Amino acid sequence: MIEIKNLKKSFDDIEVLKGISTTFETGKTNLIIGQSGSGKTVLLKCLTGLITPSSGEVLFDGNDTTKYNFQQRQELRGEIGTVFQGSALFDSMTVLENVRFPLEMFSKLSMREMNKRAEEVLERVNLTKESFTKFPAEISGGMQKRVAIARAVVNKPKYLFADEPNSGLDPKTSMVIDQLLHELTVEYNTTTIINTHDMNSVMEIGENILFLKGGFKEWEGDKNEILTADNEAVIDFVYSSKLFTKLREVLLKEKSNSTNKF
Ligand SMILES: Nc1ncnc2c1ncn2[C@@H]1O[C@H](COP(=O)(O)OP(=O)(O)OP(=O)(O)O)[C@@H](O)[C@H]1O
Repeated sequence: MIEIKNLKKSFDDIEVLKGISTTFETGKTNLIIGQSGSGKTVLLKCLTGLITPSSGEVLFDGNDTTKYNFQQRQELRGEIGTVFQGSALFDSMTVLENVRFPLEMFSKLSMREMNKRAEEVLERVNLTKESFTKFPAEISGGMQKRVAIARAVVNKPKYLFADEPNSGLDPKTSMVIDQLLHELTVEYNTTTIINTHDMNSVMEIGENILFLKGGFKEWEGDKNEILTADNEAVIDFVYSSKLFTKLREVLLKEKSNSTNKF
Protein backbone atom coordinates (compact mmCIF):
# COMPACT_ATOMS: atom_id res chain seq x y z
CA MET A 1 0.00 0.00 0.00
CA ILE A 2 1.20 3.50 -0.78
CA GLU A 3 -0.19 6.41 1.11
CA ILE A 4 0.46 10.10 0.45
CA LYS A 5 -0.25 12.80 2.97
CA ASN A 6 -0.59 16.48 2.11
CA LEU A 7 1.90 16.12 -0.74
CA LYS A 8 3.08 19.39 -2.28
CA LYS A 9 5.50 20.18 -5.07
CA SER A 10 6.56 23.57 -6.36
CA PHE A 11 8.92 24.47 -9.18
CA ASP A 12 10.44 27.83 -8.29
CA ASP A 13 7.42 29.64 -6.85
CA ILE A 14 4.81 27.79 -8.90
CA GLU A 15 2.92 25.17 -6.90
CA VAL A 16 2.06 22.17 -9.10
CA LEU A 17 0.87 19.70 -6.43
CA LYS A 18 -1.19 21.52 -3.82
CA GLY A 19 -1.54 19.16 -0.88
CA ILE A 20 -2.74 15.75 -2.06
CA SER A 21 -3.67 12.94 0.33
CA THR A 22 -4.83 9.50 -0.77
CA THR A 23 -4.20 5.76 -0.50
CA PHE A 24 -3.20 3.44 -3.35
CA GLU A 25 -4.15 -0.12 -2.46
CA THR A 26 -2.15 -3.31 -2.90
CA GLY A 27 -3.33 -5.91 -5.44
CA LYS A 28 -5.39 -3.27 -7.24
CA THR A 29 -4.96 -1.15 -10.32
CA ASN A 30 -4.98 2.42 -9.02
CA LEU A 31 -5.43 5.05 -11.72
CA ILE A 32 -4.48 8.72 -11.71
CA ILE A 33 -6.54 10.67 -14.21
CA GLY A 34 -7.12 14.32 -15.06
CA GLN A 35 -6.70 16.90 -17.79
CA SER A 36 -3.34 17.63 -19.32
CA GLY A 37 -1.22 19.69 -16.91
CA SER A 38 -3.17 18.64 -13.80
CA GLY A 39 -0.04 17.18 -12.19
CA LYS A 40 -0.30 13.43 -12.89
CA THR A 41 3.27 12.94 -14.10
CA VAL A 42 4.74 15.10 -11.35
CA LEU A 43 2.81 13.06 -8.78
CA LEU A 44 3.99 9.76 -10.28
CA LYS A 45 7.58 11.04 -10.29
CA CYS A 46 7.26 12.07 -6.62
CA LEU A 47 6.17 8.50 -5.88
CA THR A 48 8.99 6.86 -7.81
CA GLY A 49 11.59 9.18 -6.32
CA LEU A 50 12.49 10.91 -9.59
CA ILE A 51 11.26 14.20 -8.11
CA THR A 52 11.64 15.26 -4.47
CA PRO A 53 8.38 16.65 -3.06
CA SER A 54 8.49 20.11 -1.46
CA SER A 55 6.59 18.81 1.57
CA GLY A 56 4.28 16.03 2.74
CA GLU A 57 4.72 12.29 3.22
CA VAL A 58 5.02 9.38 0.80
CA LEU A 59 4.52 6.16 2.74
CA PHE A 60 5.43 2.86 1.10
CA ASP A 61 3.90 0.22 3.37
CA GLY A 62 4.12 2.64 6.26
CA ASN A 63 7.67 3.93 5.64
CA ASP A 64 8.08 7.59 4.72
CA THR A 65 10.35 7.44 1.67
CA THR A 66 10.86 11.23 1.61
CA LYS A 67 13.14 10.72 4.61
CA TYR A 68 15.17 7.88 3.06
CA ASN A 69 18.94 8.16 2.73
CA PHE A 70 20.82 7.19 -0.45
CA GLN A 71 21.20 3.54 0.53
CA GLN A 72 17.50 3.16 1.41
CA ARG A 73 16.53 4.78 -1.91
CA GLN A 74 18.72 2.31 -3.80
CA GLU A 75 17.05 -0.60 -2.02
CA LEU A 76 13.60 0.80 -2.73
CA ARG A 77 14.49 1.10 -6.43
CA GLY A 78 14.92 -2.66 -6.54
CA GLU A 79 11.32 -3.07 -5.36
CA ILE A 80 9.88 -0.74 -7.98
CA GLY A 81 8.99 -1.58 -11.58
CA THR A 82 8.23 1.23 -14.01
CA VAL A 83 6.65 1.24 -17.46
CA PHE A 84 7.76 4.58 -18.89
CA GLN A 85 5.80 6.66 -21.36
CA GLY A 86 6.73 5.49 -24.88
CA SER A 87 8.26 2.25 -23.49
CA ALA A 88 11.81 3.74 -23.23
CA LEU A 89 13.55 0.52 -24.25
CA PHE A 90 17.29 0.52 -24.86
CA ASP A 91 17.61 0.61 -28.65
CA SER A 92 21.01 -1.06 -28.72
CA MET A 93 19.88 -4.06 -26.63
CA THR A 94 17.83 -7.03 -27.78
CA VAL A 95 14.42 -7.76 -26.26
CA LEU A 96 15.96 -10.32 -23.90
CA GLU A 97 18.81 -7.99 -22.89
CA ASN A 98 16.31 -5.21 -22.15
CA VAL A 99 14.34 -7.46 -19.81
CA ARG A 100 17.48 -8.90 -18.21
CA PHE A 101 18.82 -5.42 -17.44
CA PRO A 102 17.06 -4.83 -14.05
CA LEU A 103 18.24 -8.26 -12.90
CA GLU A 104 21.83 -7.29 -13.75
CA MET A 105 21.32 -4.07 -11.76
CA PHE A 106 19.55 -5.42 -8.70
CA SER A 107 19.91 -9.22 -8.41
CA LYS A 108 22.78 -11.56 -7.62
CA LEU A 109 21.58 -14.24 -10.05
CA SER A 110 23.97 -15.98 -12.44
CA MET A 111 23.73 -15.15 -16.16
CA ARG A 112 21.97 -18.47 -16.75
CA GLU A 113 19.40 -17.76 -14.02
CA MET A 114 18.86 -14.22 -15.29
CA ASN A 115 18.24 -15.43 -18.83
CA LYS A 116 15.81 -18.05 -17.53
CA ARG A 117 13.86 -15.49 -15.51
CA ALA A 118 13.81 -12.97 -18.40
CA GLU A 119 12.54 -15.67 -20.78
CA GLU A 120 9.83 -16.74 -18.32
CA VAL A 121 8.52 -13.19 -18.01
CA LEU A 122 8.66 -12.59 -21.76
CA GLU A 123 6.59 -15.72 -22.25
CA ARG A 124 4.19 -14.50 -19.55
CA VAL A 125 3.51 -11.33 -21.54
CA ASN A 126 2.90 -13.53 -24.59
CA LEU A 127 6.02 -12.81 -26.57
CA THR A 128 7.36 -15.68 -28.61
CA LYS A 129 10.96 -16.95 -28.61
CA GLU A 130 11.61 -15.53 -32.10
CA SER A 131 11.25 -11.99 -30.70
CA PHE A 132 13.79 -12.45 -27.91
CA THR A 133 16.80 -11.69 -30.12
CA LYS A 134 15.17 -8.81 -31.98
CA PHE A 135 15.93 -5.15 -31.35
CA PRO A 136 13.14 -2.72 -30.29
CA ALA A 137 13.08 -1.10 -33.74
CA GLU A 138 12.25 -4.48 -35.28
CA ILE A 139 9.03 -5.08 -33.31
CA SER A 140 5.61 -3.35 -33.20
CA GLY A 141 4.56 -0.67 -30.66
CA GLY A 142 2.30 -3.16 -28.88
CA MET A 143 5.15 -5.68 -28.62
CA GLN A 144 7.49 -2.96 -27.35
CA LYS A 145 4.96 -2.20 -24.63
CA ARG A 146 4.90 -5.89 -23.63
CA VAL A 147 8.70 -5.86 -23.42
CA ALA A 148 8.52 -2.71 -21.25
CA ILE A 149 6.01 -4.45 -18.96
CA ALA A 150 8.14 -7.60 -18.81
CA ARG A 151 11.16 -5.45 -17.90
CA ALA A 152 9.11 -3.70 -15.19
CA VAL A 153 8.00 -6.93 -13.51
CA VAL A 154 11.09 -9.12 -14.03
CA ASN A 155 12.34 -8.33 -10.51
CA LYS A 156 8.95 -9.24 -8.98
CA PRO A 157 8.44 -5.66 -7.79
CA LYS A 158 6.21 -4.78 -4.85
CA TYR A 159 5.28 -1.52 -6.54
CA LEU A 160 4.45 -1.11 -10.22
CA PHE A 161 4.12 2.27 -11.97
CA ALA A 162 3.02 3.00 -15.51
CA ASP A 163 2.90 6.42 -17.16
CA GLU A 164 0.38 6.48 -20.03
CA PRO A 165 0.98 2.81 -20.94
CA ASN A 166 -1.49 3.05 -23.85
CA SER A 167 -0.14 6.10 -25.58
CA GLY A 168 0.25 5.45 -29.29
CA LEU A 169 -1.57 2.11 -29.25
CA ASP A 170 -4.77 1.18 -31.08
CA PRO A 171 -7.87 0.56 -28.88
CA LYS A 172 -7.68 -3.24 -29.07
CA THR A 173 -3.98 -3.43 -28.22
CA SER A 174 -4.60 -0.88 -25.43
CA MET A 175 -7.20 -3.17 -23.92
CA VAL A 176 -4.82 -6.14 -24.02
CA ILE A 177 -2.09 -4.06 -22.31
CA ASP A 178 -4.57 -2.88 -19.64
CA GLN A 179 -5.65 -6.44 -18.97
CA LEU A 180 -2.05 -7.59 -18.78
CA LEU A 181 -1.23 -4.89 -16.20
CA HIS A 182 -4.29 -5.87 -14.21
CA GLU A 183 -3.49 -9.60 -14.31
CA LEU A 184 0.11 -9.01 -13.24
CA THR A 185 -1.08 -6.77 -10.40
CA VAL A 186 -3.21 -9.60 -9.05
CA GLU A 187 -0.60 -12.32 -9.76
CA TYR A 188 2.30 -10.48 -8.08
CA ASN A 189 0.07 -8.63 -5.58
CA THR A 190 1.71 -5.33 -6.51
CA THR A 191 0.58 -1.85 -5.59
CA THR A 192 0.04 -0.63 -9.15
CA ILE A 193 -0.39 3.02 -10.08
CA ILE A 194 -1.15 4.02 -13.65
CA ASN A 195 -1.40 7.51 -15.17
CA THR A 196 -3.92 7.63 -17.96
CA HIS A 197 -6.08 9.86 -20.15
CA ASP A 198 -7.91 6.91 -21.56
CA MET A 199 -11.57 6.47 -20.56
CA ASN A 200 -11.52 2.92 -21.92
CA SER A 201 -8.78 2.09 -19.39
CA VAL A 202 -10.81 3.74 -16.66
CA MET A 203 -13.78 1.50 -17.47
CA GLU A 204 -11.63 -1.58 -17.96
CA ILE A 205 -9.32 -1.52 -14.92
CA GLY A 206 -10.28 1.51 -12.77
CA GLU A 207 -10.54 -0.18 -9.39
CA ASN A 208 -9.38 2.91 -7.53
CA ILE A 209 -9.36 6.25 -9.33
CA LEU A 210 -7.76 9.52 -8.24
CA PHE A 211 -8.90 12.51 -10.29
CA LEU A 212 -6.58 15.52 -10.25
CA LYS A 213 -7.47 19.05 -11.22
CA GLY A 214 -5.03 21.94 -11.12
CA GLY A 215 -2.79 20.10 -8.65
CA PHE A 216 -5.62 19.27 -6.23
CA LYS A 217 -7.44 15.98 -5.58
CA GLU A 218 -10.78 16.78 -7.14
CA TRP A 219 -12.48 13.39 -6.75
CA GLU A 220 -11.79 9.74 -6.00
CA GLY A 221 -13.80 6.59 -6.47
CA ASP A 222 -14.04 3.52 -8.69
CA LYS A 223 -15.10 2.80 -12.26
CA ASN A 224 -18.75 2.30 -11.31
CA GLU A 225 -18.93 5.47 -9.24
CA ILE A 226 -17.30 7.62 -11.91
CA LEU A 227 -20.15 7.09 -14.36
CA THR A 228 -22.72 8.67 -12.09
CA ALA A 229 -20.45 11.10 -10.23
CA ASP A 230 -21.94 14.57 -9.93
CA ASN A 231 -18.61 16.42 -9.81
CA GLU A 232 -18.57 18.85 -12.74
CA ALA A 233 -14.88 18.42 -13.58
CA VAL A 234 -15.28 14.63 -13.60
CA ILE A 235 -18.39 14.86 -15.76
CA ASP A 236 -16.52 17.12 -18.15
CA PHE A 237 -13.60 14.68 -18.37
CA VAL A 238 -15.65 11.50 -18.69
CA TYR A 239 -18.38 12.76 -20.96
CA SER A 240 -16.28 14.40 -23.60
CA SER A 241 -17.26 11.22 -25.47
CA LYS A 242 -20.82 10.96 -26.82
CA LEU A 243 -20.95 7.25 -26.07
CA PHE A 244 -20.27 7.84 -22.38
CA THR A 245 -22.83 10.68 -22.29
CA LYS A 246 -25.46 8.23 -23.50
CA LEU A 247 -24.33 5.66 -20.97
CA ARG A 248 -24.61 8.21 -18.15
CA GLU A 249 -28.22 8.98 -19.14
CA VAL A 250 -29.08 5.27 -19.02
CA LEU A 251 -27.33 4.73 -15.68
CA LEU A 252 -28.92 7.76 -14.02
CA LYS A 253 -32.33 6.60 -15.26
CA GLU A 254 -31.72 3.13 -13.82
CA LYS A 255 -30.55 4.68 -10.54
CA SER A 256 -33.64 6.87 -10.25
CA ASN A 257 -35.95 3.94 -11.13
CA SER A 258 -34.43 1.77 -8.42
CA THR A 259 -34.60 4.65 -5.86
CA ASN A 260 -38.26 5.23 -6.69
CA LYS A 261 -39.05 1.60 -5.91
CA PHE A 262 -38.23 2.11 -2.22
N1 LIG B 1 10.48 20.17 -14.12
C1 LIG B 1 9.48 21.07 -14.15
N2 LIG B 1 9.74 22.38 -13.98
C2 LIG B 1 8.74 23.29 -13.99
N3 LIG B 1 7.43 22.99 -14.17
C3 LIG B 1 7.12 21.69 -14.35
C4 LIG B 1 8.13 20.67 -14.35
N4 LIG B 1 7.51 19.46 -14.55
C5 LIG B 1 6.19 19.73 -14.67
N5 LIG B 1 5.96 21.05 -14.55
C6 LIG B 1 4.65 21.71 -14.63
O1 LIG B 1 3.77 21.04 -13.76
C7 LIG B 1 2.45 21.04 -14.30
C8 LIG B 1 1.90 19.61 -14.27
O2 LIG B 1 2.65 18.85 -15.21
P1 LIG B 1 2.43 17.29 -15.41
O3 LIG B 1 3.42 16.85 -16.46
O4 LIG B 1 2.45 16.60 -14.12
O5 LIG B 1 0.96 17.24 -16.00
P2 LIG B 1 0.14 15.97 -16.51
O6 LIG B 1 -1.15 15.98 -15.77
O7 LIG B 1 0.97 14.75 -16.37
O8 LIG B 1 -0.08 16.35 -18.03
P3 LIG B 1 -0.10 15.40 -19.33
O9 LIG B 1 -1.35 14.61 -19.21
O10 LIG B 1 -0.14 16.38 -20.46
O11 LIG B 1 1.15 14.56 -19.31
C9 LIG B 1 2.53 21.64 -15.68
O12 LIG B 1 2.10 22.97 -15.62
C10 LIG B 1 4.00 21.57 -16.00
O13 LIG B 1 4.40 22.62 -16.84
